[in-house]
Amino acid sequence: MAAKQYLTKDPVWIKLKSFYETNSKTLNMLDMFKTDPQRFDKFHVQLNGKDGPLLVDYSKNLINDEVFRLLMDLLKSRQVEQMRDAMFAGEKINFTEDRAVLHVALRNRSNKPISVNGKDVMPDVNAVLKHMRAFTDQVRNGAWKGYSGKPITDCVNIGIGGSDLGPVMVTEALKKYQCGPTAHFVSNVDGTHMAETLKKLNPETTLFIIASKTFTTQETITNATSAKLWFLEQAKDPSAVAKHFVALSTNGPLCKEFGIDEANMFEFWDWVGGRYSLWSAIGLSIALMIGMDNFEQLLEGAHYMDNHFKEAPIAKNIPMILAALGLWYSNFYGAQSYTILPYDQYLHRFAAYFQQGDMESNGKYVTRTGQRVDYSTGSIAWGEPGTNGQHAFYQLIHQGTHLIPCDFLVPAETLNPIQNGLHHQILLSNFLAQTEALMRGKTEAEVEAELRSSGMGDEKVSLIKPHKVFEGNRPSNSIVFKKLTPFNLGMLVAMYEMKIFVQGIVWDINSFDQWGVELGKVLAKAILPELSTPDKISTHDSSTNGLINFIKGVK
Ligand SMILES: O=P(O)(O)OC[C@H]1O[C@@](O)(CO)[C@@H](O)[C@@H]1O
Repeated sequence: MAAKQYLTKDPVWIKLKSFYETNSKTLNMLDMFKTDPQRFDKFHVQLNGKDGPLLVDYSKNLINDEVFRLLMDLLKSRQVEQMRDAMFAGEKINFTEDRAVLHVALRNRSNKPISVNGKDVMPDVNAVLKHMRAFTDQVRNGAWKGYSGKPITDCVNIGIGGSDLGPVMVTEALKKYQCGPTAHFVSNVDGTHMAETLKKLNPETTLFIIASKTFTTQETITNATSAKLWFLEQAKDPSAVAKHFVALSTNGPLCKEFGIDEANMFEFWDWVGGRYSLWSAIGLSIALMIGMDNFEQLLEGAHYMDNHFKEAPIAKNIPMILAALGLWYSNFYGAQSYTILPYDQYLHRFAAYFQQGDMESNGKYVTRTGQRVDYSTGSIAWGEPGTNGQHAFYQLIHQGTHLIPCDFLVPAETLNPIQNGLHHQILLSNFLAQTEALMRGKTEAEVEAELRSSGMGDEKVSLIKPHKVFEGNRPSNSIVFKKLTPFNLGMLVAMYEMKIFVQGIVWDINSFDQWGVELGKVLAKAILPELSTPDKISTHDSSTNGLINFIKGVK
């Protein structure tokens, strides 16, 4: 691959910047819809997956044909296709850790060979899936018994970050498909998290899953140790641990050192990034709760999206289009965040999942060649399910001073058609109305007419009117899928993973390491012993010293 120019020196970037400076103030979506009735037809992509169609409508964006063409040209110019192919081929694109980035291999349902260091990884991937199936089947059908001979009713995943967020999001999203033990999650080292969870559990029927890629994460090892102490207080016999503790990790020796039976280890590999690991053994709690068949449907859906991402031309490629639109707002309009607004209560942890997925991937300020960037990278991802967000932060999105591009997602069909589907009709109407409102707004004339028709006098009208105008012209994507199934969830998660990948390539950063999380850990390890000594601490700056001494009650 030819060396890329520095991003802001890229001729296409320069053309986009010039277009923005000349035209951004005049781009108006409502006008563009009026002048081009086919706008929706032009600016949407539909896929037809195993569990129904996926529609991505990106017509309510601040784009016209020229912007869209330039954005697609930018992706080409930044060699996103070549880097995509390098990732799928197992090249070590995570160069600071000298690792491949191959979470796509975990869901490579075609089983076509994918090699790392000249070795096809698929036999190992399939061996772990086979082990996961055998184990979860045994637990779910009651063949796996606890130390007192009872079947397992609950599992507790002990992990944090990528060893927690994915399983939490997926088990919440696919709760309707539960056919195994109830999954609980302990991630925070705050003792409350473990204490409040253990209160609900019976050690005789609880399985603990220690999920940690490195098996060195302080929170996870602390929590795992506490869980083991709690368990042994009741079970007494150390041999009972083998029936109630399993480990998910790349680090077999440390799992063994902790006391996990080798037969109860589920491995994954260093080419699986933590924030991309739910497809690996880290997904064991998912497979326990919804069964291996449904877990493999999740993999199938992600694989379907991977194939779309690999094969679709850029201008019809959903992750590429979403990535390009995000760049248009972050790097030209100056938007610092975007929202993910799933109109589905089962997806209440979906946005949170992508906080790590996006911000730990692209929150970097050094390019692959070591230069400090002079452009924005990494958008702030946030959001809550609809309709709740409408009663929390939509005021700012509609009438605030920040541009916040919104991704709205909704299943066309609900899994819970209560009141004969009335709830879902109301949910859908709100989903549709919000994107229309953000785009079209409400003019001064419309507001004035409304106020006058209510009988309001001139003075009050001029007082109230400015507060009720909606400028509109605020962008959103509408993502509609048939219904929430494991396959469709897998498709949606992979869609965002690849969008994030594309943005990292355009920004020319390494989206796959996370050195930024290390300094805090090191400093915390230095402070920890200082909290237990009787003396006044003076080893830090006066703020940190002051805080430590206040907490210790030392005058
Ligand atoms: O799975 P593990 O090794 O315990 O890491 C947990 C999490 O900690 C990190 O912050 C890295 O230290 C995330 O990247 C990772 O998902």
